[in-house]
Amino acid sequence: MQVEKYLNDISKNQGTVHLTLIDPASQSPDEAAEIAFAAANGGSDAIMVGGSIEAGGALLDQTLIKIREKTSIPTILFPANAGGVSAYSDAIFFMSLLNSRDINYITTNQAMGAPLVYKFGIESISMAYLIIEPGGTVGWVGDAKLIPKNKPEIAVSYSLAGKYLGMHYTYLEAGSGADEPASPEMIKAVKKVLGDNKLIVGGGIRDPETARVCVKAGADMIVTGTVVEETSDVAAKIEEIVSAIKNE
Ligand SMILES: CC(C)=CCC/C(C)=C/CC/C(C)=C/CC/C(C)=C/COP(=O)(O)OP(=O)(O)O
Ligand SMILES: O=P(O)(O)OC[C@@H](O)CO
Ligand SMILES: [Mg+2]
Repeated sequence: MQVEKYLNDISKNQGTVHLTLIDPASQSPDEAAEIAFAAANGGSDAIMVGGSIEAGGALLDQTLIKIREKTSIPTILFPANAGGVSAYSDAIFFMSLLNSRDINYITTNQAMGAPLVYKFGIESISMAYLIIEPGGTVGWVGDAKLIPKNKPEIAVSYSLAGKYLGMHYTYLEAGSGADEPASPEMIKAVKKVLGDNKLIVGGGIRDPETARVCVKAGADMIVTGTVVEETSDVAAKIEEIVSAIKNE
């Protein structure tokens, strides 16, 4: 399956894409598969798999294997480093943390991971990954020079740089578990310059209203992670969020 085309088609036909993020370190592979199954039933379009800490090796492989046994929606790797590349995924967000101070997160992990992506034949989806305040664990691990939440023009500059470098997707990340996602002003300003390039927004989205505000401002895709880990009825929670963002 061409995952990028699949996502772009959903964006075009349904207005918005919903992505569920599963951290392999947060539960067993069987539990991850249960969550993915429920998320797909709730209307989520794809499962992102990754985490900033201990999210590689056998645990990552097993998590993907189990998820794929239980669901038919695509899996997309969301790697914290080259160790986050697995053969058992449909695609990978091949991202560069453009506002990192550390070259490892701008090009080195990409160079170390690229031969594995090639060898495994995973589809690569190019992405400019931008971390804004507060940034959370991923901001710390990625040594990001956090984009101030009230400075949309800085996010716009980085987004344009990513677009001109040829990246198809741009991800505005506030950090997992953030108190709030990127502001509507920032999302609007970034989407305006991105044009047809896809804008993903994540970090701190845990209710339908917050998701809807991001979409109204211009987000093409919404990521939710923590809320899925914290809910007992995953399908109902995802359905609530999905119905707030599709065909808005
Ligand atoms: C393309 C390749 C091979 C690597 C890219 C390497 C880059 C650019 C990493 C960016 C910095 C980083 C640490 C990203 C992690 C992304 C991620 C998986 C975040 C979500 O993790 P959660 O598990 O939700 O958050 P916590 O870790 O806070 O729990
Ligand atoms: O865990 P949450 O806050 O949903 O964030 C998801 C994602 O943006 C983290 O990379
Ligand atoms: Mg985590």
